[in-house]
Amino acid sequence: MWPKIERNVKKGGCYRCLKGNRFMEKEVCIVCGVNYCYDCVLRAMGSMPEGRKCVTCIGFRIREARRGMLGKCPRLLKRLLTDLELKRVMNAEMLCEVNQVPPELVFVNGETLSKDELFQLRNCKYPPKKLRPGYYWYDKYSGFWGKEGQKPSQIITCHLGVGRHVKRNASNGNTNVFINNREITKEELWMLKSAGVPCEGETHYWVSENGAYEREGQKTRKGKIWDKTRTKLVCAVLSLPVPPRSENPSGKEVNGEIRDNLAQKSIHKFLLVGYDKSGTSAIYKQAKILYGIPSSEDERQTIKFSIQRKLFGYLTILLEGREQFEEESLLEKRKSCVIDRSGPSGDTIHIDDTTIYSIGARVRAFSDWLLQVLQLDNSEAIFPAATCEYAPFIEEMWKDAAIQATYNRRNELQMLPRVATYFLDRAVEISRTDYEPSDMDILYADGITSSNSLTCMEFSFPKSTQDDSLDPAYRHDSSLRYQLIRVHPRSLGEHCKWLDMFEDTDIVLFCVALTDYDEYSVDRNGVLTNKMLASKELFESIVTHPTFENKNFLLILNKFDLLEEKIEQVPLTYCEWFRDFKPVVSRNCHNSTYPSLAQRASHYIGMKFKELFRSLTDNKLFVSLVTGLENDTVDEALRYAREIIKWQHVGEEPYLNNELSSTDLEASSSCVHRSKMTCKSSSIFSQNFVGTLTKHV
Ligand SMILES: Nc1nc2c(ncn2[C@@H]2O[C@H](COP(=O)(O)OP(=O)(O)OP(=O)(O)O)[C@@H](O)[C@H]2O)c(=O)[nH]1
Ligand SMILES: [Mg+2]
Repeated sequence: MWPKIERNVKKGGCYRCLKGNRFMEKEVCIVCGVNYCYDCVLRAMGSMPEGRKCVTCIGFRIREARRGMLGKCPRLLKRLLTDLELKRVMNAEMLCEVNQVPPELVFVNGETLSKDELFQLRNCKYPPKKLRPGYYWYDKYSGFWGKEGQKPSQIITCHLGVGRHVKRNASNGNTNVFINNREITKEELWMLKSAGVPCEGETHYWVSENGAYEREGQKTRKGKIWDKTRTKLVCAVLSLPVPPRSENPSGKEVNGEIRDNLAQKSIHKFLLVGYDKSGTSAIYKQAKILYGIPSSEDERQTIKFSIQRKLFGYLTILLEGREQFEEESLLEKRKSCVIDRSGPSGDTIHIDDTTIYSIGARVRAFSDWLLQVLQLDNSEAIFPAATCEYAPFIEEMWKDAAIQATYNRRNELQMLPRVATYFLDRAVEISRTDYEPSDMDILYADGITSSNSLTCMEFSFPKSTQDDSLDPAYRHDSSLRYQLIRVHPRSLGEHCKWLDMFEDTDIVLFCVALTDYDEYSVDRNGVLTNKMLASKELFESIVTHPTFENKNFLLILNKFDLLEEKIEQVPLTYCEWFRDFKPVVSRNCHNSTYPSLAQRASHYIGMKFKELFRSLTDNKLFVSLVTGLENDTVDEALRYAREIIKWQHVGEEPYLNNELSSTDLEASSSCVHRSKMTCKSSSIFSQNFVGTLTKHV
């Protein structure tokens, strides 16, 4: 029973002095919920032996709705009390007997708890987090803990004398697969499959607290469920718990980013997927930098070696180039010598074979060794060690005039990728043993983690100035959690059968490289395919997958910077899907505000995907233009994804859609996100341009 209160105060006013309104700063009683203003709180609550309670409420149980407030330091009291007093009050609030969850309201495996059992549960090494009155199930052997009828939310200490045996239907699973006699949920089934546990037909497993499993009736241990990094990633993606760290010594924290228990938090999930080399890792890494997600020590080390290995690869291309240039220059010299000999004076010329491209003996020896080693199958294994040993040679080699002369002609070396310049410019620094990759180095390096096919991170959007001006809902957004899951199409299996795993995704971010229209790759059947068409095919299979029916989709058109260069060389019509791209040449086209060819081409590509999406679903496709290596465009695309989710919840269009034409029906159904990049020539959204665009669609 709670004390009766009479409410004759206007809403939000102080219960004692009756002054103030809902905007005033106040403190609330955790039992009866009345408010007190700054002047009255100490008089109304006294010395607070049980925390924030009116003196008349002392000895009464708290309201469960306010349990989340316990121990959370209030601002008003901070101003009224000394640090020591405040600490005492908060401790009393959290720990005093009467404020604890009443044992009779906690049911485990169908039985209410005794006081002792609750004490055991709360004081074990890994207690349930945020325990509230309610119905729970607990599997003593594995430590799995969850709400009745739901998948496990946590792994707590096992073998506690709490509740009876777990019931078969405790988590409402319907998979025909049992763990310690409980029929597991489909998410757990996916987890088992990802760990390579056979699950055909009715299967019963015994699982112990460290994840070791064996088939019922067979006494042979098969292995441990959480040993693989991949399984832990899958758990993070499916919001399934993994054992607490000390129970799981072999299991490093995945990427240093994944929390033990995602299930209890409300989290919005973004699934980032795209065809090979579309730039999903670049966007993922960019998001890590943007939202301050640090890379784990292990990850940095792996990336460091991978960068150093790549650097050696680039150096090798330079060395091969040098040889070629040397041969060419010698040939030139010989030719000119022949010409001179036959000249009118008839003088002989001394042939100097120390051309600018020849190198010293030491550098040559090192170069020969390097070229040999890189051809070995196990060069990957040799490299970390080799880097330490040979770093001083790199310095000598890099300073060599012939290498520098070759580097100056790097544009002629077709094998040298564009990104090589970024690393070669700092070759000496990078080859040193004490080199630490910066965030930018990680961004530019290919490959993100050892488990490159599935990666996930949890983040919040930091408050931006834009948020303030847009909508009050954004102001508190830094407390909302999001999960960015990047998956490689390779890991989705045939016909994308593993997409089921991502059914609780809020939005799919489908990434397309704008430059793919004239590039080819060999598909699964060994057929050479245009990469844009391959990307389109992947898009179709994901969009039409039953799991993703009615999902929000944001198309990320990536590598805009590269498209700007390529489109000047290769027409978009090179790709058969884009044959009808006929950019209208306007008299205004020399005007700097008129959209560039690359902008018109990306808009056209966006339209083609929208058209396709409309033919496959009843929904609208959202589009964002991005350059994966530029942080602002990635930030805007991800914030746009957030808006789409938010606005879909309230059944409205994202606000940015309003920027498009209101007159043209066709164009008003389009929604290409205007990122900063496109703002540079905002006329891309002007009436004129919308008119031009609709000609293509
Ligand atoms: N210039 C430029 N390069 C980019 C951009 N996005 C990605 N890249 C580069 O393109 C290459 C492929 O990008 P990734 O992010 O590795 O692509 P991916 O989707 O992970 O592809 P997989 O490696 O097949 O998984 C990398 O070298 C990136 O640095 C971009 O917007 N502009
Ligand atoms: Mg990659």
